[in-house]
This record gives sequence, structure tokens and C-alpha cells, in this order.
Amino acid sequence: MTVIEVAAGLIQRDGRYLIARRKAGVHLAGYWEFPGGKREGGESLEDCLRRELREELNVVVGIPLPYRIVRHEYPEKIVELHFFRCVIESGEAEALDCAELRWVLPEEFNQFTFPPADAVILESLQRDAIMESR
Ligand SMILES: Nc1nc2c([nH]c(=O)n2[C@H]2C[C@H](O)[C@@H](COP(=O)(O)OP(=O)(O)OP(=O)(O)O)O2)c(=O)[nH]1
Ligand SMILES: [Mg+2]
Repeated sequence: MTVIEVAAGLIQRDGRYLIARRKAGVHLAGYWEFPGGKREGGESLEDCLRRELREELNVVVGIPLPYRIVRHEYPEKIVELHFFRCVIESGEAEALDCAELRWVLPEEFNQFTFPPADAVILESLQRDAIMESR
């Protein structure tokens, strides 16, 4: 099975992260996720992320900082998720290509259903937040 490369943004502001709910009718519909999408030919993952965040949220972000890479095998596809930390440089996030948006604290992640691939990232961000508060 071919591996689908995806770039996703860990967009942080005042200790909260921006999460988006996937629209109906797509893979993992209704799940909450970190905004982003599939890399197109000839594009770097950083360019992909910046494009996706413009398309999905109408925001421009600064230089994305690599955080972690997660490979996950779903029954229907294999995804390689490249998570980047980033900050909004201009624009206020709008739900252009997602069902709903929320700014949430890491301690609130458990109130939302994320795709199984995201579990390690959620735990890692929660751990980071605890370390930063010490
Ligand atoms: N953006 C994002 N995708 C995720 C996460 N976790 C996870 O398993 N995925 C999966 C869902 C999808 O199969 C794939 C991302 O593709 P996508 O549907 O967002 O792609 P896209 O924005 O380019 O949308 P499209 O043009 O193909 O409709 O990765 C996550 O946290 N963020
Ligand atoms: Mg997407």
C-alpha cells in the first residue's frame, strides 16, 4: 500500500492548541484533528502545511518547526503524519474547510475524539505542558 504523506499543524496560542473537526463524508469524518493535509507533488512538507492552513483556516503561519513524525496504518490507507509546531502570523482562523474549530488546553484533549494516529502526539503535548508549568 502506498504511504500518504500529510503535514499537520500544532498551532499554539496562550497555551491552547487549535483543533478542527473533520467534515462529514471524508476519511475519519467527525473526528477532531490538527489542521493540515496531503502533500502535493513537488511541494515540501512545510509548503504543504502553509498551503493547507491557508485553505482550511485562512491563516498565514510563520516557519513550521518539526515536532514528530507518526506513521499509522488504517484499514484503508497508510498515513505518515508530519506534525509541525507553528504560530499564526496573520489572520484569524475560520472554519473554511472543516466542520468546527476550537482552541483547547492539552488537559482538555481527552474531551475530544481524535484519530488513533494522534494518540502519541496528544500525550506528548500534554507531557510538554506539564513540564513547562513546573
Ligand atoms: N490533517 C490531519 N490529518 C490526520 C490527522 N490524523 C490522521 O490520522 N489524519 C489522517 C486523515 C486523513 O486520512 C489524512 C489527512 O488527509 P486530509 O483529508 O486532511 O487531506 P486534505 O486536507 O489534503 O484533504 P483532501 O484535499 O484530500 O480532501 O491523515 C491529523 O491530526 N490531522
Ligand atoms: Mg485536511
